[in-house]
Amino acid sequence: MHKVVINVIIDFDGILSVPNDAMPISGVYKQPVITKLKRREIVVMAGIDDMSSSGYSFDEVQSIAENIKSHTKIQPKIGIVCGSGLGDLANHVTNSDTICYSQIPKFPVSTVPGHDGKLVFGLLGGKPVVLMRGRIHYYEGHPMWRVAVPVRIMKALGITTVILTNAAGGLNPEYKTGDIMIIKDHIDLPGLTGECVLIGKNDERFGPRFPATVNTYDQSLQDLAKTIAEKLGYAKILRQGTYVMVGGPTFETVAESRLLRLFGADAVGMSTVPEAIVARHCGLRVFGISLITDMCPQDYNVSRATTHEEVLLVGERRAKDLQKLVTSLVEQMND
Ligand SMILES: O=P(O)(O)O[C@H]1O[C@H](CO)[C@@H](O)[C@H]1O
Ligand SMILES: Nc1nc2[nH]cnc2c(=O)[nH]1
Repeated sequence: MHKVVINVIIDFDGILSVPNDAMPISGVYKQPVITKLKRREIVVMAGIDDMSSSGYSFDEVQSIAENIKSHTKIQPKIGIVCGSGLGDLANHVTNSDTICYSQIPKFPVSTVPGHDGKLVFGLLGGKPVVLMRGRIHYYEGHPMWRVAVPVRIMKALGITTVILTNAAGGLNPEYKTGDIMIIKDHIDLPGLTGECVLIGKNDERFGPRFPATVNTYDQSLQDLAKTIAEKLGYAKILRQGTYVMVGGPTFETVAESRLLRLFGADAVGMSTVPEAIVARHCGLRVFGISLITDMCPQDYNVSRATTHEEVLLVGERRAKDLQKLVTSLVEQMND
């Protein structure tokens, strides 16, 4: 129970009402009990839902990580989140231990086809890694903090770098389906409209109240990935651009695609940004990559409907190329 003082309005008939702005920004009153009336102030005792930006306390995150550690001897240094249709990366992990999300108490579970819901520990490019074969999306009905809590859990497991992969729609007219885009920056559209993943009480043990997000995507990893991709012969399909996150689950209308392009985005998707923000917040190095699985319609005459099946299919087709790129990146990056 918390003691909260709020202002009330008392009208001429002596009827009390609580102005809308009396709600505390950090929580929602549960069954407030009026204990004392003092002129135009009212003291209520109320339980406040803890809406810390984690949703999970620092200790809970540590205990989930401890539980996971009891299933494997691998101590990962790099975490990899597999985007839609990109889970096959996990097949290239050797000496692997697999744990289903549903086996881990309190670990959020993914419901989207192409997102298996498994943590895979093992060696990739000779380095100890943990792969999230399947991620949690906002449009599945989860609050932002739950979408990104696996990143905090991976940090508690000991990782220092996170690689975020996703399937995305191309907005830049020069892009083509099947292109690979190194993420150089992002636009947090939900964040700009009040749904930032870090909204709520901040626990400094996770990171600072006001984190900077310039240079979210590590420049030296971007350069290394570019060099590797060129050596692998991907120059023609390689892009470097800005990813915009939308809430989904609808794919964009023509007008929305045009708007997002006007904002300066090269590709659009429904993930990655909350994970990247939480990763930077807790001091992880971040690398992001988008597979362009479809081109967003920007012309009414040529507009065609994107489907999730098509997204998965392109993921399957490019799986080998992405796997080679990510494996070499992991192999060659310094810890
Ligand atoms: O971002 P990932 O998880 O790769 O998935 C992308 O693909 C799905 C749409 O087909 C959406 O979830 C979108 O965000
Ligand atoms: N929002 C959005 N997400 C995607 N994920 C894969 N393709 C797309 C797309 O065209 N739009």
